[in-house]
Parts: sequence; structure tokens; C-alpha cells
Amino acid sequence: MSDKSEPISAEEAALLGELRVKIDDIDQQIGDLICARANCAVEVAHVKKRFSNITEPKFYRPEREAQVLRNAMARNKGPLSNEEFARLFREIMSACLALEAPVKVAYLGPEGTYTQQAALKHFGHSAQAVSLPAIDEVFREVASGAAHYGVVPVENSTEGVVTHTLDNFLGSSVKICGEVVLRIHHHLLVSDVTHVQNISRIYSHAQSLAQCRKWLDAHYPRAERIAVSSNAEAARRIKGEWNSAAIAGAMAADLYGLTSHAQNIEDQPDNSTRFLIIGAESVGASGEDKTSIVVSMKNEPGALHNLLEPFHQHGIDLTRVETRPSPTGAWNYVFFIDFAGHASEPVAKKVLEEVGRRASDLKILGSYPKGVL
Ligand SMILES: O=C(O)C(=O)C[C@]1(C(=O)O)C=C[C@@H](O)C=C1
Repeated sequence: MSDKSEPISAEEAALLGELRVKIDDIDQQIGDLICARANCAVEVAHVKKRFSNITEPKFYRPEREAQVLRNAMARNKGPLSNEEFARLFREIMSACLALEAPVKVAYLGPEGTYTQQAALKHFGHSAQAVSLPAIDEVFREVASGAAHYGVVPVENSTEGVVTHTLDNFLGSSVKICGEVVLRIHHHLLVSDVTHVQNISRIYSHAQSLAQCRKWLDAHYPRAERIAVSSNAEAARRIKGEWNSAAIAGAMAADLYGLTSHAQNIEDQPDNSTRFLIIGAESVGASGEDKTSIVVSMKNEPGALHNLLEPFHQHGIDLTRVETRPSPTGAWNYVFFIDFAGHASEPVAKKVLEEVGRRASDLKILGSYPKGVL
């Protein structure tokens, strides 16, 4: 990049000057409003403490956050996109929540992974995000109270369900208190010592290699594909290897000082991953919610049909049904079911009662706001 700046004409300087005066004035107003909002958040914290009968009141309120973000989007007059607009409010609210009480969020690491990106997207940058090496550890950290919340991947649009996450719910008391969907963009990353004409090894997580298979076949058919434990680990590995590249996301590139040699190389343009937010408490209704349950059934003909019938009868929208082998014995199954609505709503209550009568076991994993961002 050249450091010579272009000379600007007197007319341009005058026009920019006028606009910058306007921007300064608007910033002053935004600044005053942000301070007023932050003061409200401090007062909210006092009220919560005064009326709480438990030692640590619930400062984080996912249902309220979802409403604030939805309201912001509804009020957006452009030209910023709804997503950009809500992201700004996301960060303001994150800073306000940190004033009320610092929130510790454990996520499946290492640093630089898509799960970290999802944690930041959901909680904003004022949350204290802590990386843990395994999904089980994120569940344990939340169950023990060492972290307030956890973020784990649950399904990818190309690769399907993350069975390890579902299985963890069977033996844990943690609740689902939110979801966040992240568009996954993979990039081919290189370091400053990479000979880009001679790339003979490409590192990434097995799922990411699979999600870029066609692109790799077309562009690097002869390069060896090496699966490692995470995309961030792939990015870390290539430092100092002149013949290697990594497939990972923008966060890993930033973290390890790599550059993107090819961008958005995923085969499916709408490749996305859904993450769950787990916590210790249940969440109130936000007006647009989902409920996740896990149900055990005896292995007999028609079991699944029998189980799903009440949803159909009451016109409840099923958003996902996943079958997993039951830990209690061979050839028995458990079903993970997501449906639209909050467990406290009358129709959902009826359906849950009905399902409970038909199942040998029913556990409500949580009702939570539909992902907003
Ligand atoms: O409304 C509340 O309960 C607040 O604590 C305020 C606020 C906000 O900044 O709007 C902050 C944190 C909560 O998670 C939800 C909303």
C-alpha cells in the first residue's frame, strides 16, 4: 500500500467538512443516549438484586434480549441491513449486561473456531468467553456453575447433526436457553512463508475438508488433505510450513496472522451451523420461541408415529426430529424433537402432556427464543 495520500480539492474538503460536522453532532447524541441507556441498565441491576430471593439474580434475560433485537430490526429505516443494525444493538446490550454483572461463557475451543464466533455473535464482545477443549467439558462447566452459559455446535446444514452434543443432554441437567445460527465461510489461509504455487498439504477439521471437497478437487487435486482437531489448530499448524495451507474462518486468520488466499470456498453457498446456548435456568417466553425435548419410546411398530401424532393434531410445527440410540439398552431409541412455541403456552402444555402419556420418558430440554441474529 502506498502511503501517499491523494490531494483533495477545496470543494471536496468543504463538503466533507460539512458532513463531518453533522456526524460529530449525531455522535454526540448517540453518545448521550448510550450513557442514558447504560444508567438504566445499572438501575435494572439494582431492582433485580432488591427483588431476588436467590443469591445471584438472573441478570441475563435471553427473552428480553431477543425482543430488543427484534424491535431494533423492525425500526430499522436503512440503509444499514437489519443484521448490521441489530449487531450494533447487540454490542450495546452486551456492554450494558456487563455493567449489571460480568457473564462467563464457556465455548468449545480452541480460540479462533466458529464456536467462538457464535459465542461472540450471541453474547457480544463484553462477555467473558472461555475456551474449553471438549463438548463434555462445556456441559460440565455450566452444570457445576463455573461458567454461567455454554456454547456448543448442534447441527450443520451440510454435515448434519453433532451427535456428541445431543448425547450430552441425556445425562445432564443443563437447559437450552438459546440458539444462534452462523453462516460458515471457509477460506484457504496461507502464512507469509507459504509458497502459494507449491501447496502440497492442506490442514483442516474433517468436517470442513468435507464441506470444501469439490473446491479442493478442482483447485488442489494433488494436495494431501490432513484432518486435525479444529480449524484453529489447522491455522496454527501452518505457521512456518512453506508448503502448507489451512482451511479455516476469518477469526483463525486474524488470530494467527494469516492471509486468505481464496475466500468462501465452501461447496454449498448457504453452509451454516446452528449452535445451542446452554445454561442452568429456564427462560421466559419472548413471543417467538422454540422448545426442545427428548423422549424415550419402547421399540415397537408405529412408535414414532404415535409420538408425533399430538403435534399434528394440535397444529404444532415440528422443526426437527432426530433419532439416537438409547443409552439404556440395545435397539431402544430416544428422539430429540424441536417444535415451535414455548412450553408455558396452553397448546404446547397440552401436547407435552399427551406426549408424556405416550412416552416411557420425557425431558424438556428448554424453551428459548428463536435465533434472531
Ligand atoms: O431488561 C433487562 O432485564 C436488562 O437487564 C437490560 C438488558 C438491556 O441492556 O436491554 C441487559 C441484559 C439483559 O440480558 C436484557 C436486557
